[in-house]
Amino acid sequence: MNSPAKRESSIFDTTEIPVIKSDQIKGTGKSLGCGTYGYVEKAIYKPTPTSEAIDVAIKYASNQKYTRTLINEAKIMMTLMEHPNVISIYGIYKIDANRCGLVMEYMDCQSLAELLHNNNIQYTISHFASWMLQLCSAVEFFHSYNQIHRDLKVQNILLCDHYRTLKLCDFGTYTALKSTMTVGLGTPVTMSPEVMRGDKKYDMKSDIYSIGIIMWQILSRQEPYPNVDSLAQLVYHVAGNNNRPAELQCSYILSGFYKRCWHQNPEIRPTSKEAVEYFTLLKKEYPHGDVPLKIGKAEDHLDVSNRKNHRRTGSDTFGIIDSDSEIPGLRGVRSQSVAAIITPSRPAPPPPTTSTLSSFQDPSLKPVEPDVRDPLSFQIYKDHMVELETFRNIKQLQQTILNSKHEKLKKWQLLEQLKILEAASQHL
Ligand SMILES: Nc1ncnc2c1ncn2[C@@H]1O[C@H](COP(=O)(O)OP(=O)(O)OP(=O)(O)O)[C@@H](O)[C@H]1O
Repeated sequence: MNSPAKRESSIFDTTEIPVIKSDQIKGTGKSLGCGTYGYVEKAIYKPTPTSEAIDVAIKYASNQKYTRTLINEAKIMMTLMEHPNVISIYGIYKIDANRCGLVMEYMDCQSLAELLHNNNIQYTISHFASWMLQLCSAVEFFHSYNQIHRDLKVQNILLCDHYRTLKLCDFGTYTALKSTMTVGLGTPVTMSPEVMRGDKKYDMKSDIYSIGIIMWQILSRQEPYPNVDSLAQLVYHVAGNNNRPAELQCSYILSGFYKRCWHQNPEIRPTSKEAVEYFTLLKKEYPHGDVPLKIGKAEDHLDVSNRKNHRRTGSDTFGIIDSDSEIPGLRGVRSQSVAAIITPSRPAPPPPTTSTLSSFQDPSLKPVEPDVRDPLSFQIYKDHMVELETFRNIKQLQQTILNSKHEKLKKWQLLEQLKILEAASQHL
């Protein structure tokens, strides 16, 4: 029988995972975080002596027995990384016969877990919609290959490109309740009740449950169970008593969906395909998730003079203010931070305006909830979206006509001035 070291080395040599040599890697000594079985560091990777050096993140197993887990993770990632919202890996960095590191693309905006607790960064409902769509498309991608992520949580959702692009990491590393708790990484709040109870193993609907909790976390920026601090309490609270995170005073379009995702009956939960459809619609309604986020006080982002400037220049890169907040029924909602359209128990950052919030609460202006199981409601929602799209196009056309009118007026003004000058010169 092969010795463990030899067995590991044969795994390294597999053609499935490229092997990266030590002279291609330069450590930076910067720690990026720790997980259950490993730790992650930033490094620099030079694929060839002539190519440009790139920033990478390397995940090392915390001890030798986890090396195989790391290699298994690498294999899963190699097969699934074709998706834009899944972390790419470059290969396995072989340190010696028994130790290795998983070399992945570096995500420069940390994880969603850090973002949620960073009060210096405000985001909008558009960002929420964009992140959720990206997350659900990655999950749908796994599910289409009959793969389950099993460990969807804000710590495994990484961001880059000024917080606009979201990618999933950490695959196939099924974190048993016990091991999660042993290393003190907190309670597994996104784990579904049926898995907690041990009724059944993770299945696709368990991933959907996690999506529901993650939705709630992004909307509220709070801990789902602030008074629960042990695994036993969590199981009792969630699996035993069927409790869920606190009610948020947000649009029922959102609350209806996350409640369905975390429903105790997995049959009621939507599929990942439905989740993608839902967030595609939501993103259409809140289309400014591509606005880059900046670190800074909320007031900087919501500065009204900047907003005027933004409208004038038409720039797309201004803070968190979206440019077309005048659409009836949604007036101003796009320019609200997510925290401003819900009422969490923790004080939220001040909303840019208050009248906009009340207009959203007007029941006559609320769009119907897109319940994808109900074809009629779904159709009404789709029609509503089409109308909004038409409205937006008309608004854009109106703006183009106005611009052209202003241009003509400017020319006319110039002509007038020329005439005056001409007249003056004739009198000389
Ligand atoms: N590619 C990456 N780029 C930047 N930071 C990363 C990258 N991968 C991981 N990290 C950081 O390292 C932390 C630890 O990652 P890791 O995958 O080891 O553990 P985890 O997902 O937090 O926990 P567990 O493995 O227990 O599920 C992450 O939370 C993240 O902050």
